[in-house]
Formats: sequence, C-alpha cells, structure tokens
Amino acid sequence: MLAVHFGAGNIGRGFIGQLLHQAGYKICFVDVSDELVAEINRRQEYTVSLASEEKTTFTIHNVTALLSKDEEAVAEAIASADLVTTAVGPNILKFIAPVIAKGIQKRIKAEGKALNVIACENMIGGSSALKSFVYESLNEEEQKQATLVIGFPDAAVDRIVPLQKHDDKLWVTVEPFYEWVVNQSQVLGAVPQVEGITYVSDLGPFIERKLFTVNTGHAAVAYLGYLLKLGSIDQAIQNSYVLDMTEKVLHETGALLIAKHHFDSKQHEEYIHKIIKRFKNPYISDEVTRVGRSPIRKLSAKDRLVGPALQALEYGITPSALSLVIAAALLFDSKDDPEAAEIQSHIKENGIEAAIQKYTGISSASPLFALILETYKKVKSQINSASI
Ligand SMILES: NC(=O)c1ccc[n+]([C@@H]2O[C@H](COP(=O)([O-])OP(=O)(O)OC[C@H]3O[C@@H](n4cnc5c(N)ncnc54)[C@H](O)[C@@H]3O)[C@@H](O)[C@H]2O)c1
Ligand SMILES: O=P(O)(O)OC[C@@H](O)[C@@H](O)[C@H](O)[C@H](O)CO
Repeated sequence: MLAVHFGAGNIGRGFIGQLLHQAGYKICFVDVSDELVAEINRRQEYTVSLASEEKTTFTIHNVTALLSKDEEAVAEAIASADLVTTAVGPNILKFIAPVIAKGIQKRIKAEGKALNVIACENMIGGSSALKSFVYESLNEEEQKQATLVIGFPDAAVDRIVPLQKHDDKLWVTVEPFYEWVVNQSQVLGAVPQVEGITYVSDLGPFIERKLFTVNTGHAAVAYLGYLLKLGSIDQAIQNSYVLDMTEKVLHETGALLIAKHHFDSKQHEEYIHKIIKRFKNPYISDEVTRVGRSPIRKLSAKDRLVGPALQALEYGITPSALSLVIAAALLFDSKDDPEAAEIQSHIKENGIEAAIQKYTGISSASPLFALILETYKKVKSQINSASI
C-alpha cells in the first residue's frame, strides 16, 4: 500500500507518517525542502521519539520523498497511491492542489480505484477546502468523474509536535498523546484501515472541540506568554496570570461547545484539564512563537479565536477572556513572523480600529468589536507602564 503525504515537517513525520507506517503503508513524502527530501531518500527511515520519561522511540521504515516541483513524478505517485494525506499548513493547500489534480487526471484516465485525500491541517473543513482548490484545475467532465472516485474526508488531528532541534535532521520528538478523527461519510471506496484513526459520521463537534479547546488554549498561552516575555509554552503556563486567563478562555469556549454540541459538562471539564496538563509537559519545550505563528490566520473569522468569540455571543456568552487573547494576538510582534509584521505595520499606518476590521472581519457595529478595542487599549497601556 502506498500513501503519498504532502509536508515532511513536524506533524507529517511525527504523527501522520508514524500512524501510516504502523498501518503497513509505504510512504512517499512530498516537500519543498531539498534538504529534507534528499535526507529521506538517502536513509529511507527516521526516528520518532516520545516526549515522556520513558523516551520510547519508533523507527519509521519504507519512506521515500519527492520534491513538489517534480510534478510529473508526484502526479504519477498520486495516480498509483492508496491514500493521499497532507500536513503543509492551511495557506499552502492552494499551492499543492494543481499537482494533486494532475494525479487525479492520470488516475481517472487509467480508471484507477477510489482514492481518499485527507488534509490534516488545523482548520475547519480542510479537505473540503483542498477539494475546491483541486477542482479549479479540473474541467467539468473531470470534476464529474472525480466526484465518483475521489473522496476528500475532513479530519481533525491532534498531537503537539514542537520545532525540532536535533543533529539528526529527520528525528522528531512528539508528545505521547494523539487523536485523528475523520469524517467517514465523506470517504469513497474502501475505508482506510489505520489504527489510530477514529471514524465519525459528523466531524463538526470534534473539529470544533479540538480547535476551540486545544488550539484556542494554546493560542492563549502563546500570546499572553509572549506579552510577558516567556519563551515557551511550559514556562508560560506556569505563570499564574497566564494559567488563570487560559482557564477562563477555555471555560468560555467550553460553555459554547456544551451549548452547541451538547457535550457532557463534566467530561468537557476533564478534557480541559487534560489539555492544560499536556501544555505543562516538562519533556517538551514548545516556543510561544511557533504556537502563535501566523496571527493573520489565527485571527481570521472562522479560526480558533474570533470563531468561538462570535459564536459565543450568539449563545449569550460574553467572550471577555477570548477578547483578551484576540487583543494579545494583535500585539504579537514577533520579528521573524511575516504575518505579525504585516499586522503591526497595518496598525501603525491605519490604526487599531482598521486592523481589527481587516484581520478579524468583525464589523465596527458588533459588540465584540468594542470589547476587543477596549481590551487592546487597556493591555497596550499596561505594557507601556510595564504593569502586565
Ligand atoms: N505541529 C503540531 O503540533 C501540529 C499538530 C496538529 C496539526 N498541525 C498542523 O499540521 C500542519 C503542518 O504543521 P507542522 O507543525 O508540521 O509544520 P511544519 O512547518 O513542520 O511542516 C510543514 C511542511 O510542509 C512543507 N511544505 C511547505 N510548502 C509545501 C509545498 N508547496 N509542497 C509540499 N510541502 C510543503 C514544509 O517544507 C514543511 O516541511 C499545519 O496545518 C498545522 O496546523 C500541527
Ligand atoms: O499549527 P497551528 O499554527 O495552527 O497552531 C499551533 C499549535 O497550536 C498547534 O500546532 C498544536 O500544537 C496542535 O494543533 C496540537 O494538536
């Protein structure tokens, strides 16, 4: 069995690669990094180690790699694959779509069997978004045929994989916990048998629970930690203010998730505790700048901050703590992050009101707009007087 996986980065090698290997797939990674591709092809194996006291390791064999610009070879691989997965980042999906379309065209011509393409990205409807991009490169007839044989099941993936700092360029250290939930109702043909994938008929509650708890909480720790000049998530969560505000944020999103999806409140409370414990993992040092990366994406209307804040209002919940994190994201000025730099220069040139509208999509008439603005001004003045 062959799996073609786009993105040989942290989650690609450290999570998806491990599970696919254990399920018996040969993996062909596709990446833009010459260094990664060359090293994978040279060794054809790599190590995943668990960030825990035992430091258990797994060797992932049977791996090769292609450069994404080697379009003919990538399309050929897709044409003969049993599964296609991605972990490249939500903003990259549109760039890998044309070559996936090429592979689909070859497959349709050869009357190949049904194939599923699963985007393992932190976003709602990742595979569906990828499908839309792929369809832009298919003509009407190809789209009709693809609808019958190419499934794009949406997924939620959860495993904390920090930036890697090893002499071995392929080694990847990951937290022991993982969760991979896939919408079975969007699978076409045989359901991929991968131990560790949980199939559900409705992904909505699962992806919102994951994104609005793990990622909202993570963003809270990252952006508040950054303001307090704390470098890593485990350091930031030890700070009583950060911990207190993160818990408040997770109780706001929790109230929304319980009201909307009818999760059991006691079980949800346990879920929150488990996640905070994961953030405290002393065997992982995860930089706040990684977790806060791409603030334009994280501030967008459907993502982990503004998404639950807007929905909370609809359920009569005031998103005060969420507004604090949104304000902190607007203050995130990490120099190495191009999206942070763009927000800061927009604020400088056009003012905070224009930036809130542009990056969150919230209209100035919304009560959330006023709440974010007021909180932003308060936090900024606290920073200026060094009282945060
Ligand atoms: N790291 C985590 O803890 C984690 C957990 C769950 C989900 N995710 C999600 O997984 C995705 C990847 O995150 P990551 O942390 O592994 O990032 P990463 O930067 O480590 O990996 C992304 C990989 O994609 C490659 N890439 C970029 N453009 C490409 C292209 N055009 N074609 C092929 N490959 C390309 C990069 O070279 C890199 O190797 C994101 O959507 C992220 O939100 C990450
Ligand atoms: O990958 P991002 O940038 O969407 O979010 C950063 C982290 O919150 C994220 O990578 C988590 O580590 C991961 O989602 C845990 O499952």
